[in-house]
Amino acid sequence: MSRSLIVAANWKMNGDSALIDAMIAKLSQVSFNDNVKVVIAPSFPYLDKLNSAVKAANLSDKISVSAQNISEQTSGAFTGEVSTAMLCDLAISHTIIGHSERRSIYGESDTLIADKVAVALAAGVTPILCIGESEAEREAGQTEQVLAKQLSAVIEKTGIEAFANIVLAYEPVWAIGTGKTASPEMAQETHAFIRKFIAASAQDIALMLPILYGGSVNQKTSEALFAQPDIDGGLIGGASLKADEFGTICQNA
Ligand SMILES: O=C(CO)COP(=O)(O)O
Repeated sequence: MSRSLIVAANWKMNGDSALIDAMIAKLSQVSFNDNVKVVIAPSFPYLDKLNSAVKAANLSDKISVSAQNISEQTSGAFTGEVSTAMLCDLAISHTIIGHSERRSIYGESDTLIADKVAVALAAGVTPILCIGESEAEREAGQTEQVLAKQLSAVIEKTGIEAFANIVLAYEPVWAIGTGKTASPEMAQETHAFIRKFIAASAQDIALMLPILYGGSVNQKTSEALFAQPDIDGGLIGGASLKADEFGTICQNA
């Protein structure tokens, strides 16, 4: 069995009802390759609307809807937080966890992120776990060390078997929103390291693990990146806010 290609949209704190309508209209016209799956992550208030629009357009077999974050708590007095039970109640299948913006702006630690992954898995929600190094860390030759540390925190909490139900996204922090995409070769090298790291504990799981690349992916760069053997699709920010461009990326995947 080969791995599917996942084209995921992270709208971050952008997008509105009009973007949902435009995106569904566009993706209804795309003829997807059989092995391509699309995931769209809008902000919390739009999850249900997007999920209903996907269903109404008969796109549920192609498009899944994802949250961008979840609480590590299951319920209770945590003002402003959203639980996995709430995602399940709305039939939301995925959640991004550990995006570098959550790590750097909101101070989310490796431990907190590992707790979130565990809570998502326990609820049957698929985590899209983001990992990535900063520019300074890459320049200091610490990329592999940083990624290993981020992965190890999750493995310690959930066990390696959990990676059978996780989607990984490698997002070098220096490439996010900067227009500086990693070259396909550089991204491939890092993805191969990540797969090897997981394979050291679980060969079969590593072979089936989807590893997405994120960081300034657009309609010009996506094809060469997705053609790399260890790159199983992308997690796309800015270019996923334009229905036409995102549609082209999905079409060419
Ligand atoms: O952070 C990202 C996706 O999660 C990438 O964002 P950009 O595609 O805007 O660089």
